[in-house]
Amino acid sequence: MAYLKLDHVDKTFTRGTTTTEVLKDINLSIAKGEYVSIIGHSGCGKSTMLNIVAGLTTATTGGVLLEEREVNSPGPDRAVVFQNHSLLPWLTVYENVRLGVDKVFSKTKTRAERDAWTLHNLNLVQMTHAKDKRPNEISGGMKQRVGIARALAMEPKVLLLDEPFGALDALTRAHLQDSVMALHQKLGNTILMITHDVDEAVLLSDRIVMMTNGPSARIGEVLDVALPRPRKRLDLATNATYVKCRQRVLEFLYERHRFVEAA
Ligand SMILES: Nc1ncnc2c1ncn2[C@@H]1O[C@H](COP(=O)(O)OP(=O)(O)OP(=O)(O)O)[C@@H](O)[C@H]1O
Repeated sequence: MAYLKLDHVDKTFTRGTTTTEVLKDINLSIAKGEYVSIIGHSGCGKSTMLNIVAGLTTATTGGVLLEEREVNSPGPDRAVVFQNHSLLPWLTVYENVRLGVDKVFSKTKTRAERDAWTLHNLNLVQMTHAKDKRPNEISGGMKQRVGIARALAMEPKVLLLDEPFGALDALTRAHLQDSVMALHQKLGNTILMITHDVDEAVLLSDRIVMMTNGPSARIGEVLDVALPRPRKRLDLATNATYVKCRQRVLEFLYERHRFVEAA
């Protein structure tokens, strides 16, 4: 049974007299605990797809089912981490996470439990040491860690990651990818992630959803990444399955569905 299901999703945007069909007949079933990445060229509709799952945009036709129930508005069962952190600058790291915790657990956890839960989630992303700092006092990678802690602290059924490592330098990105892999291993979250990075997609995912170019983008191909976990990036560089998966995605993106810049 699908835990999360996109069922015949179409999305059309209308601006004035212009109508653009962005997504066409998207069908995707994701199992509980699965890590699925969406990859495709710029503008094909990846964020639109994620936003539909998040309930930030509604599908024109079709819909999203979570545990067989339709979801079409935002909810704490689907937490989003964006490329550029969305922390509140006037709150400390602790307060940013606590805000989410209070929103979700004000009725079910005591004050002391919410405090402990906030600290637990900061500890999961190794950010306890900076709990009293404000976002402008910490690095980009640390801000993303706090964003991830805030999302995890809401105990979402699905974690939605919209290019969470996109704005980071290569070393910070690698470090954070390793952290997210470790968290996924430990917590068993169901994750849907957008990425532009082929290596990132192969390293992290159980399956890679490859999108055709828009308008009317579709799912072109879904690739199973049959690599055992835990995965170590250094060992994978020469792993035959890794190399084959990487090749397959590159072929899809750069040969079969090459990006053509709009005139
Ligand atoms: N609110 C909107 N109104 C009109 N058109 C929109 C709206 N949001 C997105 N679009 C259009 O939908 C298409 C897909 O956009 P989207 O941001 O989902 O693509 P993407 O694959 O995430 O791109 P990127 O990789 O560059 O982030 C684009 O052509 C964009 O201009």
